Amino acid sequence: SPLIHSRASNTSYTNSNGLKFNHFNGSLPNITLLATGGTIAGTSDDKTATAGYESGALGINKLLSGIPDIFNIANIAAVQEGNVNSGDVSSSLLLNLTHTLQTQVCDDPTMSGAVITHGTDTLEESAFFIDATVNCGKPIVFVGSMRPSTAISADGPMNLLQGVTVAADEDSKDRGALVVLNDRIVSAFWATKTNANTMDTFKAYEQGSLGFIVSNKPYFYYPAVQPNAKHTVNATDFDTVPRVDILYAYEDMHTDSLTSAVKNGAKGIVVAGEGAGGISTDFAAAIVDVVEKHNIPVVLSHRTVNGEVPTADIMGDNAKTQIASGMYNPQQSRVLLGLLLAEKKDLKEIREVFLKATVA
Ligand SMILES: NC(=O)C[C@H](N)C(=O)O
Repeated sequence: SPLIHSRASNTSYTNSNGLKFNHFNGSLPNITLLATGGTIAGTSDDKTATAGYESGALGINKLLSGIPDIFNIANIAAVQEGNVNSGDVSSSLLLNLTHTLQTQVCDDPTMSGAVITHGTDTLEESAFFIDATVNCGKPIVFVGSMRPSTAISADGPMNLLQGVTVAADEDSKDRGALVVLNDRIVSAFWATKTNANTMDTFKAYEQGSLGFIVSNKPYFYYPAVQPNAKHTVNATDFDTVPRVDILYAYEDMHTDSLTSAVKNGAKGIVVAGEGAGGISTDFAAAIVDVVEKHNIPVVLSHRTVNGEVPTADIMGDNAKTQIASGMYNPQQSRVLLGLLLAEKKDLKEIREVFLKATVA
């Protein structure tokens, strides 16, 4: 039967956690929709603008009102958690989201899953964080858009409809957090934004997408599986994430970026190294100095999109001071190192977690 007809119920319902469903139909799955902002909530006076618009301008209920069909898929409790450009999403917001997802979705047998709307610039960091901290098997789906809500052919409404559909689908369980944009379903563990402007931006180049969506029907290529390298975190044990800075490597790189990061309170460092973790001789010496003085972990990652930093490349003296990121890119390494420091893992334990993503 065609989806485009509105038979959504007008009965509202508030559950025991205070989640309000405006169109409640007892035969549909229950989904919580946590809105954080981004371009999906962006607006512009110019319908052709795909740049220079205002991010995080529209409330989630306004966005939903343009997609009434969504209420035929699931009962939706929409909560405005924030309305920011994704560069302003912080680890404290993510810890709040973790707590909300755990108590209001995981621990409530009447809830099927969750959708999080998010700006795409840092979406992969938040999705990676939540993938590590929320692991009850219920689908947690991140959606965003590349065009603001006012643009001709805005992609947000379809992405949101598809995200809710994926979150409500039994087949989406036990796959970790998911990213749904541009008709594709990608594992949050591997997803990265590969294009600053176009809609076909979220990719897991080496691992591929998990599935796709046609006429609002999700299809998964394989049964549910989790990444071999995945480390799960119990975030109830801490309420802040220590500061971890990313330093980008390049020819002529200066060592004072490292000393100043540590001086200003970084408790861990990720270096976006050249190739398989390359850095200058001076910078390597500066790392030895900083680690000896401050005993903080330094993870060497790669500024290339794909591949790994092998432990074999940082043997000898460097192995005492640097941890190979393996396949984790700098932004994934930062999130993971922050969570490991929050868990109070020591250097040896941190190394072991990164080793799970390392081939050689
Ligand atoms: N497409 C987007 O959502 C970009 C926006 N600047 C954001 O990340 O919030």
